[in-house]
Amino acid sequence: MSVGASWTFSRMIWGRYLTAGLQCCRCRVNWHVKRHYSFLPDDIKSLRSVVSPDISKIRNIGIMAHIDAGKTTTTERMLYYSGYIRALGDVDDGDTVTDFMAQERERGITIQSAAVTFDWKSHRINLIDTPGHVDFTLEVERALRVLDGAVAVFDASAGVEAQTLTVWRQAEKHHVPCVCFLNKMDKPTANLNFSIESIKRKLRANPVLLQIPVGSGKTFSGVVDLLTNQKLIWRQRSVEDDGRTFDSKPLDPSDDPGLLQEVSEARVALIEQVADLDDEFAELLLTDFSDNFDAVPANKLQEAVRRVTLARKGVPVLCGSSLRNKGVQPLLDAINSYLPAPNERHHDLVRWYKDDLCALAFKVLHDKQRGPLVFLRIYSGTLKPQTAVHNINRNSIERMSRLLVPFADQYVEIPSMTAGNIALTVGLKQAVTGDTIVSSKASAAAAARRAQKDSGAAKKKGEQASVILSGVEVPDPVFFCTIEPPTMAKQADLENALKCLQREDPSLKVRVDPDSGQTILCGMGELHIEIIHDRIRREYGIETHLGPLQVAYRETILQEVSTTDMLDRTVGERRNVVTVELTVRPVDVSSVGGPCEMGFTEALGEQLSPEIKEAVENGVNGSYLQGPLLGYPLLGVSTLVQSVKMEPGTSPAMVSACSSRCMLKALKLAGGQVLEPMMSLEVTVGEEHLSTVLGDLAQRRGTVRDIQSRHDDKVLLGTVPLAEMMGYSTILRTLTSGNATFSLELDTYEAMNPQDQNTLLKRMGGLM
Ligand SMILES: Nc1nc2c(ncn2[C@@H]2O[C@H](COP(=O)(O)OP(=O)(O)OP(=O)(O)O)[C@@H](O)[C@H]2O)c(=O)[nH]1
Repeated sequence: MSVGASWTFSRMIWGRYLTAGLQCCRCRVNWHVKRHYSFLPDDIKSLRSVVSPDISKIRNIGIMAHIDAGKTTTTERMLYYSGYIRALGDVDDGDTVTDFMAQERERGITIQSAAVTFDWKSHRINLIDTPGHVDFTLEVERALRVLDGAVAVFDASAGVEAQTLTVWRQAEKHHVPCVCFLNKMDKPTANLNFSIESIKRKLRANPVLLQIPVGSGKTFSGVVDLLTNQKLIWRQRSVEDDGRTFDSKPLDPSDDPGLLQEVSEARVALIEQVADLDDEFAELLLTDFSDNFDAVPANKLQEAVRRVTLARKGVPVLCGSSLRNKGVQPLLDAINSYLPAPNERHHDLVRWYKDDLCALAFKVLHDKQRGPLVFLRIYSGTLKPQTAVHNINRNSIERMSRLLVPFADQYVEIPSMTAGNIALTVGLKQAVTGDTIVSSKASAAAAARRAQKDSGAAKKKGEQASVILSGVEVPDPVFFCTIEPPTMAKQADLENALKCLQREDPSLKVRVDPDSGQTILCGMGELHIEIIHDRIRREYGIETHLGPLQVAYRETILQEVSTTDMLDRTVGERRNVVTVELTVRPVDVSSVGGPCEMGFTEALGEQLSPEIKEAVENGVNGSYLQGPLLGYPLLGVSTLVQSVKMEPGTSPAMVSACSSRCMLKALKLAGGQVLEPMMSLEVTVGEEHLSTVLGDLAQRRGTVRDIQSRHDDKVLLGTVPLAEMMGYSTILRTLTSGNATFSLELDTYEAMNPQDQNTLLKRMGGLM
């Protein structure tokens, strides 16, 4: 992103979408009661007019899905219907608000999550459009970490796709309630029942269908709302019809009998399903409406669906076609009606801060002129510009100069921001993704005291209760390659560019090879590294050369080994003597691929001081970073430290060094095994090309798990070693004349067979 440029209000995009100082449009529509509306104002709203409602009317939501399901197209419609943009952008024309990076516009895909704020029916919606490509999964992870609800978008002709599963699991991990939007209902192959079934089967979720589509494929014209029995029809009056206006009227007996029957059955099924999931509603039904479900009031049903959604017992399902401008307004209503307000979510340790500021930094953008812009989710208290804040993770105090509301790559300055919101700050130079920001050291200490008091007996004496919010999990990179500047004179510029990019994107890792001195880029996939390479060229003006892409293997050990090591070293006047005894063992094969662990025997744990314990832990954990075979990080190793003996005066640094040496010895004796990343692969291909794709996969050491039918296509599910998948997108395109799509995702790490391992060892040792 050209962040520098984003501050220039005269940019084309600003001209098209926003005009500073525009008056706010107060014209709103209630599509449940009125008929035939036209509501877009003559002019667009200014961001300054975004309502600042009570916390109960704030929605922090993310839009997530498999690649190309229609997240960006849907977001664009939301901004348009809520009155914040003047014209509808198109992903295929590269002019949407949220895909503002040059690479996003050129490729028609989302790469980084973009935050926008707008209002809908007196609710303030802070929305993050996330990428669908697996290489940018960290963007989804950090958004879900701070959001309260999510809209999962599906291509209604494909149902649940590979990446939908991943993002769904991420949402579950963070206990984020969801609403499903079955998009692309205009496609001839769109299929409501198929999509609902795949949500049940693949996501193991409980879809609660709230609408029935009217028409199908090209004749898809709207939906019937099962709560109100209202028929919402978008009559396309011309090709340019933007879907702002639609008819809303109750179903009546003159409607198509098939539709009437379908709606009637679906409403009864909905009422029964909700009664099964919500006791309060079940009781109401039994007492007042047991023999007349038709009389169940829409508001009672809606309240029950809300409780079901918040309790994550079911997910409301709506349908539409964002590209054809149908069904997006009811989706916005559903966000307000069913997704939680910030105060309805449980954020454990936040309560200890009471009304003091407590916020999580979840994203950093680098602005060449203004330095880092840090996105904060505020959990409690109020954020104000020109104030000092305390970063607990960095143990530093920093001054925040300005406070902004994001609208993709445009920002509006604001005087303060309250709990439950998302804000962008200028001036925080040290904060990185995952840091907890509070008002002062004293407020952190006060929160710690409250926490200590609350958890009282549960904590051992001297053990501090944590008042740090859990950070953002950063996935391990699977690919790496060398990167070189055009001349040595540019090395410092390249280092600076990489430092800035890493700050923005913690899934990008940079290290220097100790033997060759070369800079190594480690990333999540081919596309990730390609985009980084491109950004260095465009944003930092450095033409770099990338070495061949290599797979980031892992190592583990084969057997249990106990060993002892002794270190006797005099530094200055001080003699350091320490002996460490420990055992390493491979963790059960089924959990190989899991992280390494370490511990002390109970007696030793009680005997060692916290300082020495920390020194031993540093030594042991440090040796997990480089395996003895090829220097790749270790996985699936468990270490038990049995004894640490030292002469008085021995420094912790020496204890650490001795532990690390002892580990190296043990790991070498335990025998090494290379683990290779195995990817789960999903290829959607026309039947005529299936055998070609299967044949190619066999040559890549791939295993096919299942072949499913999806309309005229076949969906092939399998696993394949990452090492065999370099350049697969180009190859697949050639093999199928462009009639296939695929997605690849890290599944597990598997032990390499001895023959392949030997070949790799020889290659890495320069013998081949
Ligand atoms: N037929 C049809 N196509 C749609 C619809 N919505 C989006 N598309 C098309 O689907 C493609 C992908 O749309 P996007 O909005 O970029 O999808 P996305 O989920 O944001 O994609 P990524 O962020 O790259 O994962 C584009 O070509 C859109 O024009 C729809 O309702 N019907």
